[in-house]
Amino acid sequence: MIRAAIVGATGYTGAELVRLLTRHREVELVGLTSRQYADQPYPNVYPHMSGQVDLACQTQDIDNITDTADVVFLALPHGLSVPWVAECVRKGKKVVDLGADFRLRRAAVYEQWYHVTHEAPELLAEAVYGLPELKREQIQKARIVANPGCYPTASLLSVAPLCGQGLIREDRLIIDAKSGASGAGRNANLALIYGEVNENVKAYNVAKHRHNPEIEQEVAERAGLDPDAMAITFTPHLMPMTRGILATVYADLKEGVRPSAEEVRDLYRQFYAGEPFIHIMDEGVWPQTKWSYGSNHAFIGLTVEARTGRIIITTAIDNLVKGASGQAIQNMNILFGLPETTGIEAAGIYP
Ligand SMILES: NC(=O)C1=CN([C@@H]2O[C@H](COP(=O)(O)OP(=O)(O)OC[C@H]3O[C@@H](n4cnc5c(N)ncnc54)[C@H](OP(=O)(O)O)[C@@H]3O)[C@@H](O)[C@H]2O)C=CC1
Ligand SMILES: CC(=O)N[C@@H](CCC(=O)OP(=O)(O)O)C(=O)O
Repeated sequence: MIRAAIVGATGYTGAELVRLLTRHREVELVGLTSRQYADQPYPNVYPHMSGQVDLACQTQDIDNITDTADVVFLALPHGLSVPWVAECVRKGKKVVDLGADFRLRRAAVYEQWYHVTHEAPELLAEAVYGLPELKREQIQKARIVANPGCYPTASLLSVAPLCGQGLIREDRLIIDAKSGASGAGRNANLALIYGEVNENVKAYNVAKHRHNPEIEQEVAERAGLDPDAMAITFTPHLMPMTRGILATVYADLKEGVRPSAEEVRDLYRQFYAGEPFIHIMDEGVWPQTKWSYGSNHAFIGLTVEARTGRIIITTAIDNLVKGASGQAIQNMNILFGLPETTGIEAAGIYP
C-alpha cells in the first residue's frame, strides 16, 4: 500500500483528494492536515465522508507527516509549499504540489506574477510539470511533481497536438475560459457569495491572470519558441456553477496552411491515441462541462473555420478533478508504477 498524506485536506481540492483516495485500492490515507479543524474527525468537517474515512485532522507537522507518508499531496494556497517540498526531497518522499509554486521554471517569472519571493529556486529545475498526457516519461522519474493549474490543463490539452506542427501561430493563441466557483477554493470571499455568483457571468483578472505565463511556458516549450516572445491572450470568466471549466481556444493558421477539419481531428486522435481520459468529439459535437462533472475525463471538440483561417478548440474538464485532484492522483499512479487510471477511471455524474 502507498501511504498518502494530504496537506490542506479541508479545502476543496483536499476534500476531492480524500474522496478519490478513499476508494483507491493501492492507497492508505495516513495524514490529513488542517489548522482550523485540527483534532476534529474528518467527517465532522465533511459529513458526506461519514463512514468513508476515520482519520482526524492534524496540525501541519512537517516532520511527522513526511516521516509517515510515502507520498505527500500539497493542497495549500500558493507561497506555502517550499518547506514541504524541501523536506520531502530531503527524506526521499514523493511530493505532488497542487499549488503553483513549482510550475513556473523561472523564479523571476513566478515572482513577477505571484508577487512573492521564491524561497527555493534551486528546486525548480527538478520539478516536473505534471500534465501526464504530455510529460509521462519525465513524471515517472520525478521527485517533485508540479500539478498544473485548472485553466492551463484545459488550455494545454486543447492545443498540444497542434504545437510545433507548422500549422498555427502558437505565440498568438486566444483563450476564452469559463470556470465554476469552486475554482477559487473554500474560503470567505465577497466575490464568491451567492448573490454575486448566482445568475451572473463576468470576466476577471483580464490581461493579468497568473495562469497566462504558465500556459505560455508550456506552449513555448512544445512549439520550440522563446517563452519571452509569447503573446497569448487568456481571459477567464466566473460562471454560476459549482464545478467545471470550458476553455475555448482560437488558433490562427499560418499563411498558406489550410487543413480540413477532418485532417486536424485525425491529428488529435493520433496524438491522444490510447489516452484513457481524453475524448475527441466528432465534427459538430461540442463538449459540455456536465460531461466531466466529478470525473478525470476531458472532452475536446474542434473545427476549422476556413473563412477566417482559424482552428477553434473547446475543452471541458472538472476543475477539481482533471484540473486538480484527479490529475494529482494520475501523477501519483505514474510515480508509483501503477496503471494510470487506478482509482480515477469512473465516468462523472450526469445530469
Ligand atoms: N480549486 C481548484 O479548482 C483548484 C485549485 N488549485 C490549487 O490548489 C491549491 C488548493 O486549492 P483549494 O483546495 O481550492 O483551496 P482552499 O482554499 O479550498 O483550501 C486551502 C487549504 O489549505 C489550508 N490553508 C489555508 N491557508 C493556509 C495557510 N496560510 N497555511 C496553511 N494552510 C492553509 C486550508 O485549511 P486550514 O485553513 O484549516 O489550514 C485548506 O485545507 C491552491 O494552490 C489552488 O490554487 C489548483 C487547481 C484547481
Ligand atoms: C474561479 C476561480 O477563481 N478560479 C481560480 C483558479 C485558480 C486555480 O485553481 O489555479 P492555481 O492552482 O494556479 O491557483 C482563479 O482564477 O484564480
